[in-house]
Amino acid sequence: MLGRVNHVAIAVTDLAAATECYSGTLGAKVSSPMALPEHGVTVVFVELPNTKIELLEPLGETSPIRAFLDKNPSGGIHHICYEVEDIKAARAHLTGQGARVLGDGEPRIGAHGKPVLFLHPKDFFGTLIELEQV
Ligand SMILES: CC[C@@H](C(=O)O)C(=O)SCCNC(=O)CCNC(=O)[C@H](O)C(C)(C)COP(=O)(O)OP(=O)(O)OC[C@H]1O[C@@H](n2cnc3c(N)ncnc32)[C@H](O)[C@@H]1OP(=O)(O)O
Ligand SMILES: [Co+2]
Repeated sequence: MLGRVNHVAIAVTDLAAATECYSGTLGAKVSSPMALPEHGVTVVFVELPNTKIELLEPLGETSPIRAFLDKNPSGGIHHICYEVEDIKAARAHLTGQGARVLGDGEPRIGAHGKPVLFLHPKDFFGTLIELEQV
């Protein structure tokens, strides 16, 4: 069911500083910031030869990454995003196995303009999983 790793996301408290670190210190290509109020984050993507790194900063009072950063004030790896061909088929398979889909369970449009779903970290060894239909 799983395809490529689309991105690994890192939650940060200061997106400008993280962007400077990835572009300046690490010499990577970093996209311009994109505010996604419907997801409660501002995001940039670090383009790597084999995948992407998503740097996330909280946006708004109800950001889903706020509690994570309260617990990890230096930032940290927040989720891993796997590609799937058919997100509703993936959801049916996973819920049939007892996995919990977060939110209202319906795919939402993510940062790449494609449908995404999140799976509860407690069902996957303490790792929050995002699925993106490609
Ligand atoms: C840019 C758009 C999009 C894209 O296209 O790429 C994105 O990536 S948006 C990214 C941000 N969006 C989300 O994360 C949406 C899904 N997340 C959630 O619904 C919530 O964050 C959550 C995972 C349900 C956690 O909610 P929260 O209110 O923080 O609950 P708790 O703090 O009580 O956490 C419960 C439990 O889970 C542990 N936890 C929380 N987050 C993570 C994490 N990222 N990785 C691993 N574990 C996590 C948390 O520590 C709690 O554990 P216990 O303390 O043991 O109870
Ligand atoms: Co993501």
